Amino acid sequence: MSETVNIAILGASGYTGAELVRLLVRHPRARIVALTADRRAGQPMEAVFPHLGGLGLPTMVTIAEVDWSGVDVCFCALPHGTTQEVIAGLPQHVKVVDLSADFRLFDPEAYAQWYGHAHMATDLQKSVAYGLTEIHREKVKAARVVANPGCYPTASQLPLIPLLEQGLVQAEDIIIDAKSGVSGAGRSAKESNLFTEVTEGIHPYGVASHRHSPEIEQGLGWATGKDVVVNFTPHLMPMSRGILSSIYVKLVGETTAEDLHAALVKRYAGEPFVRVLPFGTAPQTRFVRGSNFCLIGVFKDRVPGRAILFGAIDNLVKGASGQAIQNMNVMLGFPEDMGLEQQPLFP
Ligand SMILES: NC(=O)C1=CN([C@@H]2O[C@H](COP(=O)(O)OP(=O)(O)OC[C@H]3O[C@@H](n4cnc5c(N)ncnc54)[C@H](OP(=O)(O)O)[C@@H]3O)[C@@H](O)[C@H]2O)C=CC1
Ligand SMILES: CC(=O)N[C@@H](CCC(=O)OP(=O)(O)O)C(=O)O
Repeated sequence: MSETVNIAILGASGYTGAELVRLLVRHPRARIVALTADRRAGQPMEAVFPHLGGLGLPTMVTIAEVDWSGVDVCFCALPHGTTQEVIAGLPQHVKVVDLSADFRLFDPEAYAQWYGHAHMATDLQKSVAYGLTEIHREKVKAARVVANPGCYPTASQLPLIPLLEQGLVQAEDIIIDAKSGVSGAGRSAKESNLFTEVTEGIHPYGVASHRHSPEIEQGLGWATGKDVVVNFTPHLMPMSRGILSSIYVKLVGETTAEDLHAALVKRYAGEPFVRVLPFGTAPQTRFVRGSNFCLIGVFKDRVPGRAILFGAIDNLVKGASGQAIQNMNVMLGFPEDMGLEQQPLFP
């Protein structure tokens, strides 16, 4: 791979597209050569996002107008359901990180069941890697197409997978109570995301039916080698960014909450983006804002035999664009934290 890689971002006028631009303009090996939009095609980036002005970015075009001959890496930040055919049609020399959910479920029947239409690129699906980087790094390294995980699945799987792999927590009866900022829903206008609908309150949604349940269960199933069922409930919070996943687990045998903490500290030692806080310390979404970090907290429960885990991420960074760049770095053999060194924007 040459010194600099040429990047196309599909869906650049959306929240995750803008976040990709914000991060990639500081990446020493990346050059943005193409940006696409749908309704906003033909507009310069700064007309949509004034904070991204003066960077010499290409004008946004439609996907059909992109000249792929000069593109090395494509970040696909399109709504799910629009992506499988686009990616299946790209030339083979283009490596792809897909931020949508289109390639995250590896069973096409499960995909059809949860997304309401048949999978449109089942052959390609077989060679895709699931890009939860810390867990699937070797597969990401070898892949041409990476399915970047969903935001809730990232915040939920990172605390759980090492513990399930080691048989320290029970695979049954896992309760995931997660909260998200409103940017998780994207930038397109929806009545449910109006200021008046989301401010000064919190509400659950997708109760017992959210499509991130099968994605989380798939990842936990890979970790345990058996079917896992989770009780996952997302909530919408009156904040722009951030996800906090509160996870209630049952311990196996004589395992203690302190054992869980020790196992997580050991598993994530040396990982640039996962930090396990001191035992009994709770992460907050404010502590990860704008950064690619996942902060994990472990607490002993008052109820014997139980423990409480927390995972906090910025949904637009570790939950989307930051992890996507982390995956690109792994795919291309760049240092994994290249372009992602930003510390959180606290307070
Ligand atoms: N927001 C988040 O926190 C996360 C999002 N994701 C996933 O990433 C993807 C992008 O999300 P997000 O940035 O929030 O979405 P947005 O709604 O903010 O942006 C969507 C982008 O796709 C373009 N677009 C919409 N429809 C089409 C179409 N039919 N053909 C081509 N382009 C189209 C839009 O263009 P225009 O503006 O011109 O309409 C815009 O650039 C989604 O699949 C989402 O599920 C994943 C993890 C977290
Ligand atoms: C707050 C909010 O609405 N969040 C989105 C999830 C964002 C994300 O990661 O979703 P994808 O799987 O669509 O890529 C939701 O619950 O649908």
